[in-house]
This record gives sequence, C-alpha cells and structure tokens, in this order.
Amino acid sequence: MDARGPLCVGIDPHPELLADWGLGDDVAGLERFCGTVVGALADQVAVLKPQSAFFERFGWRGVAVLERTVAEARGAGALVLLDVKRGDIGSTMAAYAGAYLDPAAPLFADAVTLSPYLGVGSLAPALDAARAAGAGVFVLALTSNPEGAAVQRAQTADGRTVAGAVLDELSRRNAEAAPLGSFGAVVGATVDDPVDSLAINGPLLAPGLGAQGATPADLVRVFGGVVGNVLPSVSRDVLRAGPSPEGLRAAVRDRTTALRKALG
Ligand SMILES: O=c1ccn([C@@H]2O[C@H](COP(=O)(O)O)[C@@H](O)[C@H]2O)c(=O)[nH]1
Repeated sequence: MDARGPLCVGIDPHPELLADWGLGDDVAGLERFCGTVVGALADQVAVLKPQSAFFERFGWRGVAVLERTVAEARGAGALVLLDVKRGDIGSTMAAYAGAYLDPAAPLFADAVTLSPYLGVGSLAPALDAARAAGAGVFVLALTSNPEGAAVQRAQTADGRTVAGAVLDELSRRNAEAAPLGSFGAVVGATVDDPVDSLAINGPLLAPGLGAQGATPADLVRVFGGVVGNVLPSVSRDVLRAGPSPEGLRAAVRDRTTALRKALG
C-alpha cells in the first residue's frame, strides 16, 4: 500500500460486465476478462481480489481460470486476496485452510475472506494455517450490505455485539504483532457508526465504495483513528472503465488519488 497506494481492486466478472466488454458469458470470456484486468493492474495496485463465485459458476473450467488468475497476479507483484467467505466446523475448516492457505495448494492466495457465523473460534485452523504460511485472513465483521446489521449488531450473552466479539478475537490474535497482525476484518465503508472498536492491530478491508454508494469521505467517518489500517476495495466502479487497459489504469489512478487525499 505504501508503494502502490491504498486500493484493492476486485475481479468480479459479472455477466453484465462481460457483455459490456464485448465478451461472451462463457469460460473464454472469463479468461479474457481476467487476463485483461491482471495485465493492466497487477503491477499497479496493492491487492487484487478475485471473487470466487464468478469463477465457480463455470465449474472446473472456471476454477482453472481462477488458478491461473491468482498465479499471474501474484507473479506480476500484486498481493491476491481470494474472496471465498469460507467458514465451517473446525475439522472441515482445516480442509478449507488446506485449499487456500497451504503454499503447496493450487489455489494458495496471500489472504482469504472468512465467515465467522459458526463461531469465530471455529476459524482457528485457517488462522493457524495463515500464520504458518505468512498469509492473512479477513473475517467478516460489519459487512457492507444492508441486511448484515441485524445479525452483526445483535447482542451476545456477555453484552457485546456479534461483530464486537469477532473484532475482539482478531485483536487478541494480533496482540503481539508489529506493525500490524495478519488477522484482518471486513468492515464496509457503507456501515453506520461501527460502535465497536476497530483497533484490532490488523488490516481492515473496506468494500462498498462506488457501486454500493460509499465515498472516500465515508472511510474517514467509519474508521476515524484507524483509517491508516484500511484497505478500500472497489470492483465494479473500476471494472466499468474496461476493457481498455488504459481505461482501467486511469480509473485506478483517479481512485487512488482520491483515496490518498481522503485518508491523509
Ligand atoms: O461486506 C462485504 C464483503 C465483501 N464484499 C465483496 O466486495 C465486492 C464488492 O463489489 P462492488 O462491485 O465494488 O460493489 C464483491 O466481490 C463483494 O462480494 C462486499 O461487497 N461487502
């Protein structure tokens, strides 16, 4: 982020975007789309975030494109955050950890998104695997969608919010790390006053800019004193500038300038 700017660009090949780019809604279109984004941006942005669902919908051929996309993006110098939002009982979580956080796995990524709905403690196998591999995780805490708050702001038996309990556990896991731990949280740039402390000594992924309505000024509102730990994430708002590589790069330059200005 210091070298390239505070921006994560999502690789979200929506069918509408494939059509807008003049590509088919098929594996060839998917491959072309991802190749264009990686070729244009992997040496420009800090992080690329492929959204697994858009690859999985094409079955194993789509997953093969995802493998190549992750490898090419990492090869060109971007960190790759694979947005898979996994979460399961501990024994199965260990299998997910093996799929994404074992450096020998075909889909190994620098970080993955995890869902704590089965209890944040159930994610331990993935957190341990990430630590062992020098990788990271981003656990959903306060998501950018309007439906999230009803669950995430509900109170637990000890009076904390559900999101607060997740953030506390990440903070505990990051306690000894410097300058920042590898256990991050997802907190949408769209959320109302977060209430819970976001000072988890870890990175904060902030989706919701652009297509979901948030602006750089919202980052300052939501994250306040920890805004320096925020990695803003944008997908459609940048991807709509394609298919020209120069259009994509110009969109990234504009967003990065605006973010640098807002975040200070
Ligand atoms: O709370 C969350 C967690 C993840 N996302 C993901 O980010 C992108 C957002 O795409 P845009 O086109 O910039 O709206 C997408 O992959 C989501 O799954 C999120 O939006 N909110």
